[in-house]
Amino acid sequence: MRSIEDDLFPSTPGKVKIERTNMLNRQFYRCFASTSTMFVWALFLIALTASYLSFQSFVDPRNRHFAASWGGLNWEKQVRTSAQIRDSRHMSVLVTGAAGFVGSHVSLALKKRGDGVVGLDNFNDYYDPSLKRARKSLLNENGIFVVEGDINDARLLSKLFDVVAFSHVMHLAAQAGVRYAMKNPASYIHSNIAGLVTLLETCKAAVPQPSLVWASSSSVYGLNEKVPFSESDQTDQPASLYAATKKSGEEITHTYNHIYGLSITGLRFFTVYGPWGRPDMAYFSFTRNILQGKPITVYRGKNRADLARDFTYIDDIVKGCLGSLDTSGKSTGNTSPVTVPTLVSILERHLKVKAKKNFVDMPGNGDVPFTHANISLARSELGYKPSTDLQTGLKKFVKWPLRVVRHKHRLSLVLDISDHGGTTVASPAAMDLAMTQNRSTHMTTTSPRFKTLKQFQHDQIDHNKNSEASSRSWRGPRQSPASGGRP
Ligand SMILES: O=C(O)[C@H]1O[C@H](OP(=O)(O)OP(=O)(O)OC[C@H]2O[C@@H](n3ccc(=O)[nH]c3=O)[C@H](O)[C@@H]2O)[C@H](O)[C@@H](O)[C@H]1O
Repeated sequence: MRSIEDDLFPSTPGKVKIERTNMLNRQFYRCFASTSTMFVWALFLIALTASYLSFQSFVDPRNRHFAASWGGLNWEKQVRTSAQIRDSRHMSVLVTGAAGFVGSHVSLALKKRGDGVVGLDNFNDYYDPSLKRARKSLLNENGIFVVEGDINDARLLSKLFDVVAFSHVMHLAAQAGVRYAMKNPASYIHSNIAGLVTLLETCKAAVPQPSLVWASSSSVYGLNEKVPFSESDQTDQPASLYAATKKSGEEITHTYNHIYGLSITGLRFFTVYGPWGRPDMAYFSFTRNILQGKPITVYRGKNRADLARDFTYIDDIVKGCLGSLDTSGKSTGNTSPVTVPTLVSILERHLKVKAKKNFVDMPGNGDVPFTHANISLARSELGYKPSTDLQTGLKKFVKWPLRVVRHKHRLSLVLDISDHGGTTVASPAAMDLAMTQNRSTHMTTTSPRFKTLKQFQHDQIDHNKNSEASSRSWRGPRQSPASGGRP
């Protein structure tokens, strides 16, 4: 008869089968034109396409391993309610891997002290999902909503950040387990690398950018012989694919901090154990087998030396996670120089218009090749902490007319700049809204009063070309006398 443990915790984790095509070993032979040869080539092309699609299945968020359901007003309400903070001193945290071992404990601890928590988990079957479902129920009972979805789903992540301006992300979703990588290497790339990058891209684009704390692993120390392991030790000799993906995660997060100023803290967990733990881990499976009178397999190292781990109890890990969230710096954005072509590409993305670029040698007119501010003195003397990165700042810039209109006119969504002969300048976002508005106010989108920034700039260029005398530069919206008059 099967026990409850058997039902809940299978002894053989991992059921995802992957199919691989070894393209490198494929032999090519000279073929002659004949119907049969063409048939063979057609088959080959189909196989090639199938291989490509199969590869995409673990890097392309659209080809998920499961069908997630999310969205809708009720769903948004649940997300918002779950993210509510007790008071302004608390944080709103997106916890990925919330139905996992560490994720569920951290979520409960955050909620208990008054933080807002929204969970995200893909409920994969690396080990029996019924344990994850049981953890989810526990979280639900404590007011935590767990969204069912994958960190590779960029649309879902972006939606979550649209609904809630998370101040922090606790990233614990991962393909865990050291030895399982021999069976299913693709799952490690899918979650620990592709999923991580998708999450970082979302955090980078979010306004405001959240601070991120994530789980790396003691396994990055790999074959390191210097003990005890410490942060400054070399970590370039991973002993498993799992370790290699966690080490890659450390390098990837470094670049997102360096380029985009995202605040990121990586924690190297050492073999975490405790209640609600993972059935694939040794302490768990040993316990089950001992209780059932079954034998256990204890591995040994070279010369029959005992293996050893610095086991860490879950409550200590939870304290470490909360402490890291509490002390994490704010994402600072523009602490690194951004190249001018990058500036242009950000503008292109926000304006949804491709720039016509002419690259020419820098003229000798006093321009300098680069600037990069060391703000440490300003930080210590003045408490200066720039918090707007270029992505965010430019996004605000291109939306500027829309914001001013909201403030001044409330009902109108378009800014009228009468300095420019009554021309209305609208950002693309404002244009969309203006078009929506037109439907109800019976105005047509062909009205000369509506122009996008791009159209306005083109007109300005033509205007300047045609009449030097009347050339005027755009001075922005009128200032109220109280704010100092026109610039
Ligand atoms: O700190 C980490 O970075 C990792 O910790 C954990 O990995 P490990 O430390 O390898 O834990 P675990 O499997 O419990 O094996 C413990 C010991 O039992 C030995 N072991 C294992 C199985 C067995 O049947 N027999 C056995 O002797 C085994 O050889 C080992 O010596 C997480 O799973 C991993 O996701 C990651 O977070």
